[in-house]
Amino acid sequence: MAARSVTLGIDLGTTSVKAALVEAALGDPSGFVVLASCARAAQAETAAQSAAAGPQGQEQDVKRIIQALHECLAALPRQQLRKVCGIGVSGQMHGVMFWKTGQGCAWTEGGAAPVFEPRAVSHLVTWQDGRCSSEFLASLPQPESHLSVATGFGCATIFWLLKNSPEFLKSYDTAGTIHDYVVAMLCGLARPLMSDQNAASWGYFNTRSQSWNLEILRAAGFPVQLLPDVAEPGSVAGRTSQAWFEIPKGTQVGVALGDLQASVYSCMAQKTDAVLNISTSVQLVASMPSGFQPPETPDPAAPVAYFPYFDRTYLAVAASLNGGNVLATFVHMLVQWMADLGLQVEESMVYSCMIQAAAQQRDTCLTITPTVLGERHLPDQLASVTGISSSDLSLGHVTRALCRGIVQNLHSMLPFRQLREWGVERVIGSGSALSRNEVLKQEVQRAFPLPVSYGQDVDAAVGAALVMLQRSLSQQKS
Ligand SMILES: Nc1ncnc2c1ncn2[C@@H]1O[C@H](COP(=O)(O)OP(=O)(O)OP(=O)(O)O)[C@@H](O)[C@H]1O
Ligand SMILES: O=C(CO)[C@@H](O)[C@H](O)[C@H](O)[C@H](O)CO
Repeated sequence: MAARSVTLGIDLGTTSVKAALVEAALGDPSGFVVLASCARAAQAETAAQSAAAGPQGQEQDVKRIIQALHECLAALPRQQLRKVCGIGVSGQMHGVMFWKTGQGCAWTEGGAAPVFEPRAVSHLVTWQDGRCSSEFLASLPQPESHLSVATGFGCATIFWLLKNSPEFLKSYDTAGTIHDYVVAMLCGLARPLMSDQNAASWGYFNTRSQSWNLEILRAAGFPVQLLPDVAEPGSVAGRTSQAWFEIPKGTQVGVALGDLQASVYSCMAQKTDAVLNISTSVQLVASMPSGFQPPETPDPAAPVAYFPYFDRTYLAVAASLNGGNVLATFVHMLVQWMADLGLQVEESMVYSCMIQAAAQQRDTCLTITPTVLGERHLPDQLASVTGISSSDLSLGHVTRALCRGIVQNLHSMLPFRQLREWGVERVIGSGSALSRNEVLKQEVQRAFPLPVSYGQDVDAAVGAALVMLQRSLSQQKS
């Protein structure tokens, strides 16, 4: 085997940042091994920069995300970091942040290792942001794309800022996802590059022509100069402009990927596999045959969307906004109620008690529709609880009903028998909200008419590392 075939994958998720070091292993059936990995909760939620966003605004502090990233890097073995020949980055799709060209960060020695610190940057407005009402979205021009535009999508957020906070927009001249920002800072790029995976997640991007809907956007007064240039996923965005921890200056960095595509890449071994990822949100994904083209016009009422994957292929995706975040909301609510009652309790303790209680409670008549965030195809349909009887009110009943509700809601978006019709033979479960929750696993097993197996829980980071590993191996061969 050729030397230096270690790659680093980074996933900038909604709840946590993850990093994984991956090496080629010809002896292993998967062809690779994960040498080390690390995850850190970002705890980056912060108040919206524009008061007009109201309580629907969902923003994250970029400084805290980068701090969590650096904590992950610091926890990885230094001698392995020295061998890294490629860096792959993925992250939460749809979101947008802004920065000033040339002033997005400053490199410092950061104690033991060189690190970059965000400088003239905005918050990240995330995919969970709800400031764009149905009326506001209906006032926007019709995109020339097969994907419709929902609240939390980069272009919708920019339109909203243009209307409600034009002064704010004037402070910046560059925009990207959080993962495009990290790639741009690592490589010292004056303008960020964006893969079609992330461009499609912003809306107003045509995946057939691989171009932004520039004419439509310009006609609506949209600041098109903020849109990044688009590059193929799997291509190289640049090389590190500085040594970063032990990773040498000049290391190749891939164009940032969507976390959805990166986690699918880490575990979809066969075309006949479907992937069920439950982390902050939920995605059920199947691959479409090569040559498949999605319909030309968007259907905002369709619960299944087609997202670009690699080599101009598509994934069929039922993307529910309500996954682990619903459990997290329930946990926050309990912790807050306890505090109001004068009791202090750790969230991790609540998770383990409620999962244990629901594991004992094998069934319930309580029915929870868990759509606290609505869904993109049904934004105004929020959560509800029915079948409440005085015998079904224990923590076990409620947690069982919540976990069942998350799975049933997904089933209502993409009936699981449809997977069979697409030729799917097994489902790979991934994501840490699933791997850490035995009851959710039971509900998945109960609902799917197909065998379900489980991957690792740093999936998107591993997927991002693998894309770069495969690139490095094919470069070594040629
Ligand atoms: N102690 C715990 N036990 C079980 N589940 C937990 C615990 N803590 C958090 N979770 C679940 O894990 C979810 C977060 O998953 P994860 O860390 O994969 O998020 P993420 O990677 O940032 O998500 P995404 O990739 O969607 O952005 C939470 O929403 C919650 O449901
Ligand atoms: O969950 C996410 C971020 O943590 C999203 O990026 C999803 O992957 C995405 O919203 C969905 O899968 C596709 O729309």
